[in-house]
Amino acid sequence: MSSSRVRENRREVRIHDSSYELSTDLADYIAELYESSIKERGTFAIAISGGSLISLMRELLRPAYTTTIDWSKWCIFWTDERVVPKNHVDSNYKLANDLLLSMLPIIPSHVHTVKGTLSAQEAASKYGYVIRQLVRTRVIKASRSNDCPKFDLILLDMGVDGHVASLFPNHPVLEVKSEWVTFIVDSPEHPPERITFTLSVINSAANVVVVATGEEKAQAVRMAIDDVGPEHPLLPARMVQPSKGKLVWFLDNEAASMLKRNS
Ligand SMILES: O=C(O)[C@H](O)[C@@H](O)[C@H](O)[C@H](O)COP(=O)(O)O
Repeated sequence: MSSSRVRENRREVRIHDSSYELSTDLADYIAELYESSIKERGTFAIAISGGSLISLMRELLRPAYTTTIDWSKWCIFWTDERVVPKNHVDSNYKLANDLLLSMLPIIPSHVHTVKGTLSAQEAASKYGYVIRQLVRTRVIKASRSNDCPKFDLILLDMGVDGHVASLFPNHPVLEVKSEWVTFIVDSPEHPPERITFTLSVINSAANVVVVATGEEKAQAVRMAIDDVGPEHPLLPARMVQPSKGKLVWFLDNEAASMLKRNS
């Protein structure tokens, strides 16, 4: 197995030779963060996204994890969701449930789904309310520096255009600071109506992971990590900068191919 790691302050970039290596390292890292959260406060509040991240997380289905992790301690959230019913082919919940969650003994009431049968605005407001209640009851930690939730781990899957969650480049949604969860009705990617965590919530997390694989993402990875490309000042992946937490990028060689340290 070969991989390289570069650490700077609270940011780390892990580059792997294959998606298999990436997914095993990702599963180990998630398990490590789970253990430290359990030790610290007895619960693990994790927010996941859609995309190929879910397939990469399937390494967690190996007995090394299924038998050692206490899944009843996991509380699952979505960083973003398409405004569709839970059984719809576009649902991020359905993707995660079909490929991962349904195979793990997670307590159903700990799986906090978005109400995709409401309007986008109502679904965002309702999800924000659910999160607010869980911060109050300490299922999710509260940030000390602002009143935001402090998720133990937020997992993001970066798109080719550099979007994360449903925060798209140069979209006004990037400016929303007053809400924890907001909505859009004009997503450049199908489907148009989505709810999403705001950057305030993402950047308040204790740990954030961004996953990107494939050559087609190399340019956005370069802009986000090497901080180049003034033509895209509002690149969401570059705006992921946890204020107190730790950020780890999980890349394969192809996605990392344009990084300065690789050239
Ligand atoms: O809500 C969405 O439209 C998707 O979930 C999307 O955000 C996805 O995560 C990225 O586009 C990366 O997708 P891939 O990992 O499949 O490239």
